[in-house]
Parts: sequence; structure tokens; C-alpha cells
Amino acid sequence: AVVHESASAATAPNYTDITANSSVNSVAQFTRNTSQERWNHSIFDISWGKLETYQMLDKLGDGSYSEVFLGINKLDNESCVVKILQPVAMRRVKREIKILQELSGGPNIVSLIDVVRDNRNKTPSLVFEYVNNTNHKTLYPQLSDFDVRYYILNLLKALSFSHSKGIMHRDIKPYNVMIDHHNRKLRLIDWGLADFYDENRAYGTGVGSRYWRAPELLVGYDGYDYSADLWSVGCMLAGMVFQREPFFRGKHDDVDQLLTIARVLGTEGLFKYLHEYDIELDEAFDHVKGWYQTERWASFVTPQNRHLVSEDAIDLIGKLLRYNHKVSASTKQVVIEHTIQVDLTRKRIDRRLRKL
Ligand SMILES: Brc1nc2nc[nH]c2c(Br)c1Br
Repeated sequence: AVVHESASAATAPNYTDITANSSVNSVAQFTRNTSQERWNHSIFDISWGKLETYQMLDKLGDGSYSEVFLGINKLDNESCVVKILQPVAMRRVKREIKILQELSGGPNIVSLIDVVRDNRNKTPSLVFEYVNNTNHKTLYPQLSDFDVRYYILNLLKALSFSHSKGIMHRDIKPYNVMIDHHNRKLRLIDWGLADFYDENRAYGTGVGSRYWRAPELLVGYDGYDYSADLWSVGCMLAGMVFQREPFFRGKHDDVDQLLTIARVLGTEGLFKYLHEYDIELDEAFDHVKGWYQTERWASFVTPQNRHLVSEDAIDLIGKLLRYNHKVSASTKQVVIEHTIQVDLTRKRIDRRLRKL
């Protein structure tokens, strides 16, 4: 790999080499790389592509530690997405690349095409397949009952694969689920907060995005596992079925987010859960002593969302949105059950279409 690194550094006609254009510089660059790279052991096994292969076009969005652009590969004119990471993200980018490589080829996992580096500022960029995504605020109101089942099933397939590889995504939300509705293609993106699950490890609970964060994260329980992802899927499914996005919209902090959840799931279940896991709510939660009953899911049905509500949608929501993450079904179990529902629905639709 060292030879490879020096070879690419010496031969890659990037901006630094062209302007410097001196052997001393490329040797210095090699030396700097080796000493710097020795520290990032895993960067050794990356064969860096060339940033100038890609032409940046529109900016698509801002990630946690990155800017994301629509790009064109100049060699084959293929569209792509270039995620330029901030230098601070160096440590995390190794983990993100390792996870993307580990999940490469999995169902509905976004494909990492290339890893390039701007030799001027050492900032790495990740190049992904392009997905012609429609913003969820526009798309979700257009989805039929079957579409919602189909896309949730495909999201669960991506998660089931990731969990089977021992990887938690930890930031499931509509912004990280790219959907090309015309081609009925879904891709789970932004594995920047993902991590490998280890039952003996405690994890940071400040991960994810508030509206989709599981109760265990909100109360600071650091022994969480894959089921934190399933809570987030539950929030997405409830948001899509009841046409209320986000479904749990806390106002300003984790306490308020937990209150918003308790208004639906009830406080009885919350205090039972906290007691069971001996989780002490810090003093900030003291005013949570209000009392909320458990709402019936049917109470969220409106004339606008009635066409999306069904027994099995509510059944699946009930399975995913539970305080007690330890009793929530495993991802694989949920996928199997949900697959059956989707297939049955497809058969019902086919039968109806044949009668027309
Ligand atoms: Br990866 C990836 N990140 C994105 N951020 C905004 N749009 C994005 C798309 Br499309 C992809 Br693909």
C-alpha cells in the first residue's frame, strides 16, 4: 500500500503536483503521506481516485460534517454525488468508508463509487451513485397505501442487511432515505453516524436527529442496540401513514421530544420502562410528571390519510414504536412479517386489476 500510495502521489497529475512540478515536492508529499497515513492505518488500503475526474454541479445539501454536490464523471459522463468532508471528519470518514465497504452490494444500500482527495487540503471526498430523489415533503403526500408498504419494506431490507452485518445506522430519517419514485428505487444514505454494535460497549446517545431519536437515546441509556433504528423506521412509517411529518415533533430539546412521545404512547409505559431499566431521569425531566393516557392509533385517522391506514400498517407501527427497545421485534422478524403483508397487498391489487 505504501508503494501504491507513493505511486499514486507521484503519478497522479493533480493540482499540487502540476503547480509544484518538482521531484522534491512529490518526495516530500510521499514522506508527509507516509508519516500522516501511518497514523490512519485503514486509509492505507484505500486506492484514492482523482478529484478532477469529477465535475461538481449543483449543491444537493449539507451533511453533518460535509457538503454534498451533484457531480458528473468526466470519463463516462455518469451522474454521481460527491460528498466533500470537512477536515475535522477525518477520523469518522475512515469508519464511514469501512462501513460502506462492508455493506457494499447490500439491498438498497447506497453504492460508494470512489474515494478521492483534494491534495491541496487533504480533504477526502466520497463519490456515490446518483439517485434522482424527490424531497420527502413533496413525495410522501403523493404515495398510495401500497407505495408506503413497498418503500418501508425496502428500507427494512436495507436495515436488516446492515444489522445482520453488526452495523447500526443511527440516523434513520426521511432525509437519509433517497427515493427515485419513477424507478421505484430506494437507497439508504449517510452512514456517517453508523457504528459497529458490540453488546459490551456503551455508545454515545447524542446521535441521530431529534424527531426520529428512540426513547433510549433521549433518556441517555448508552446500552442501546439496533432497535434504535427500528424506532426511527416507526416514526417514518407513522409520518407516512398519518400524513404527519415528523410524527413526533418535539419543540426544543430531548425532554420535550420525550414528552411529545409520551403524549401518544402514554406516561404509564414510560415510567414502567424507566423503572425496568433503572434509568434515572436527570432533573431536567422533573416537570415530566404530567400524566398522559395511551392514545389509540385510530385517533390519528383523518379524511386526508384514511386511504393509507390499514390494520397491518397500524400493527407494524405498534411493533416499531415501543418504549422498551428490548421487546421490539428483531429487524429480520419485522421484515419477514412485513414482506408477507406487502405480497398479500400486491396479490389483492392484482386480483382487483384483473377484474377491471
Ligand atoms: Br449519498 C447522497 N447524498 C445526498 N444528499 C442529498 N442528496 C443526496 C443524494 Br441523491 C445522494 Br445519492
